[in-house]
Amino acid sequence: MTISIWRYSHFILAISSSLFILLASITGIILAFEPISNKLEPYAVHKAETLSLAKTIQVLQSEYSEIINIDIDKNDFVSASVITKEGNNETFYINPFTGKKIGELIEKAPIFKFATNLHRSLFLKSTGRAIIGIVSFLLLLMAITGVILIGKRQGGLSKFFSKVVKEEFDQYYHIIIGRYTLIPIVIVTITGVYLSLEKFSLLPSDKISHQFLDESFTETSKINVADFQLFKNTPLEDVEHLEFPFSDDIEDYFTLKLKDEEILINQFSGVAISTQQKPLVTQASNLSFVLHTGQGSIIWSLVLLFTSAAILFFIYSGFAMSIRRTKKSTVPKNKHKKDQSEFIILVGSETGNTFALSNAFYNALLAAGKTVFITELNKYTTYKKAKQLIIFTSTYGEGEAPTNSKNFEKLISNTQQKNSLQYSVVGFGSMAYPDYCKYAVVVDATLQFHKNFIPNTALHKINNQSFSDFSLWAKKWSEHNGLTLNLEAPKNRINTKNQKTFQLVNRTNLNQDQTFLLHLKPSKKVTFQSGDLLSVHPENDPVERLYSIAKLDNNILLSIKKHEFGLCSNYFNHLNINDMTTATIKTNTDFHFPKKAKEVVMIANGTGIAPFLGMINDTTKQAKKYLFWGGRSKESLRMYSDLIDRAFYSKSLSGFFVSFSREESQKKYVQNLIMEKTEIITRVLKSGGVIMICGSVAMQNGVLTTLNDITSAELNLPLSAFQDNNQIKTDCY
Ligand SMILES: Cc1cc2nc3c(=O)[nH]c(=O)nc-3n(C[C@H](O)[C@H](O)[C@H](O)COP(=O)(O)O)c2cc1C
Repeated sequence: MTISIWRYSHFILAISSSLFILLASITGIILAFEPISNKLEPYAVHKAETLSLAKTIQVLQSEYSEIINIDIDKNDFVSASVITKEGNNETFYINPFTGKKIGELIEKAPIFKFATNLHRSLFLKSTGRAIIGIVSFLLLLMAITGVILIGKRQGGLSKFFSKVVKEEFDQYYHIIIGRYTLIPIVIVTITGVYLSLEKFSLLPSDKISHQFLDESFTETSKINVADFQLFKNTPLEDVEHLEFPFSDDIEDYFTLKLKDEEILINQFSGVAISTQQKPLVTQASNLSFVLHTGQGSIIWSLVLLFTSAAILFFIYSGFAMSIRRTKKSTVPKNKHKKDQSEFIILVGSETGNTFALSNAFYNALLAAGKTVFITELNKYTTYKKAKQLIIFTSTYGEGEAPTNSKNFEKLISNTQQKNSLQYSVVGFGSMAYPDYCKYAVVVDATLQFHKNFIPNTALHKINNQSFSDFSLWAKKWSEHNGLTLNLEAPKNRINTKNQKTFQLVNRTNLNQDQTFLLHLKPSKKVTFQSGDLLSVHPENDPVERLYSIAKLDNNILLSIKKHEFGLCSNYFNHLNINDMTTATIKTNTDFHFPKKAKEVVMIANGTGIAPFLGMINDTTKQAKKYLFWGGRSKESLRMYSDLIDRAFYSKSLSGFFVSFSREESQKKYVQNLIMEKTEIITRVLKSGGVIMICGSVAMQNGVLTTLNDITSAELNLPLSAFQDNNQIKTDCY
């Protein structure tokens, strides 16, 4: 079954019930405060639960002229309905040790009455109750389809709790909070359905029918109630309700309701005349009520409160994701028919991002006067005049095909093209996943094995929808095919909402590697940490550039390499002291300095050192820190030496290891350096420490391979064991 069926079901369920779920969760939040405020009232008497029922009856007898009944509620508050010595009928909370009144019964506050009615029946009586029951059931189905979707996303249910790669805020927290609240949601929905069924008498009867013999009422001498053995043996914690006989007639009896049984008691002898277990239905009703309302437990009420708030968040984030996906997931209206086009573009996309670059390529081909047709991979068919097939596809799950491409392999083998086609495959993926662009690899291999397809350009992989990478590929492709393409960057709207202004307070000149440091001072107070990202749109270019930042003396420190045609690096390079610039700080929790680790190894090459310059100079972080850095030459290091020295002087850095790739005398890469310090790596990983890597993707790959060699040889474990344990953090580009 494809993921889209589950996503579609999840979405339809949400659409059909969201308004009611919205009401139910808002009122749920309000109602969660009722048991909390009740529980905080001072009517629960310390150690009363072990006191015997007989003792309480005895003190009540001496305080009042008659007892009508005694109740103990879910908060363990004991109340009694009595005739006072003045002859008044009163009900109030009592101290079960003294029988004295300790407070008036709590009246349900009007806000809780209102919220309860709205929550239970939307003020629509039975119709409302039925709707709420059904909505509860739909929410349960949503939880189930949600679990399946997370399973598909993570590459299997066994990976349900494994690390989620953070792509977008609402998508990430929809999953993270969804995992935490799954069990409470299942409980709340099942109990909600149960309570609704109960109200519609759709459950088996829960009436207790007592049977007793007439002989049970043979008159004997009257024992004082407080001396009944049964009451002496019953602690208050087991009691829910005791009803005294209506009259002195022997046929009238005590009715004692305990947690799990109901007993009728002869009022003369104190002997049980009938004992019946409470039916399972009643016990389930009680449990459902307690679990659904949180009565009697502050902790569970807080869980329900959090769950209701989480459901509100799911409504928001779910719709935000769907709207975004629908907006992105479109191919342009084709100008040419499929059978008239020379170029066929096939797009595979799960979350819609790949369409933007595919469409840009389509437009560029059109503008170059070519006949081109664009569609999704699952719509692959015959093309009469086609010469070239260009496939852009992302990868989803664990190296799997996106939903709109699942049938492609079958279609390829079942569709007979009249002509041979040249093909090029571009994979869109993320290096954060182990199976980087795997589906594109599969598609490329499938076409290679098919005699009707001839490779045009080699498979190309694009990380994180990088436009610059894509333009490079497009340039190569067009040169190879004798075309001149003018590729326009997709017009992402720049989100200016969180933009802040910064003043350049210090900078270095370009060094021989064309690298420089910038110190930016925020004009207003902003909270950020080393490892967060600075998002910049130079000259309002729609394509965002991200820089990993260091926090140093409350300023932002950036290490930037100037590229000849780099819009952003050139923009920054032209900034002078006191110039202002705007940018957005993006929290990057995945690359924050670990809070709990005792030892942390930081590995970087080139400008990847930036976040670590902040971390090694943060003296509030107590962990032992080791920095490994790979640069070109000794001259490359000079720019950073002051900050490294400063970290050593403040004893915030325990080791610094450096390698140079272009120094004749000591040519080596950072991976070689790590190999020389195996003992630090193994000790840190063994003791639960963390390794952080920042810099180029090529360096990251080399370092990960070396680390894997070390862990396999020294610790008998693959590196993935430590990756799964969140001991390896990467931020590479
Ligand atoms: C749940 C999930 C699983 C992913 N799995 C992979 C993967 O195995 N390999 C990979 O290279 N990228 C993976 N990605 C990254 C996407 O392929 C990447 O973000 C791509 O740009 C998404 O394009 P799309 O929106 O067109 O589907 C995954 C993304 C998500 C959300």
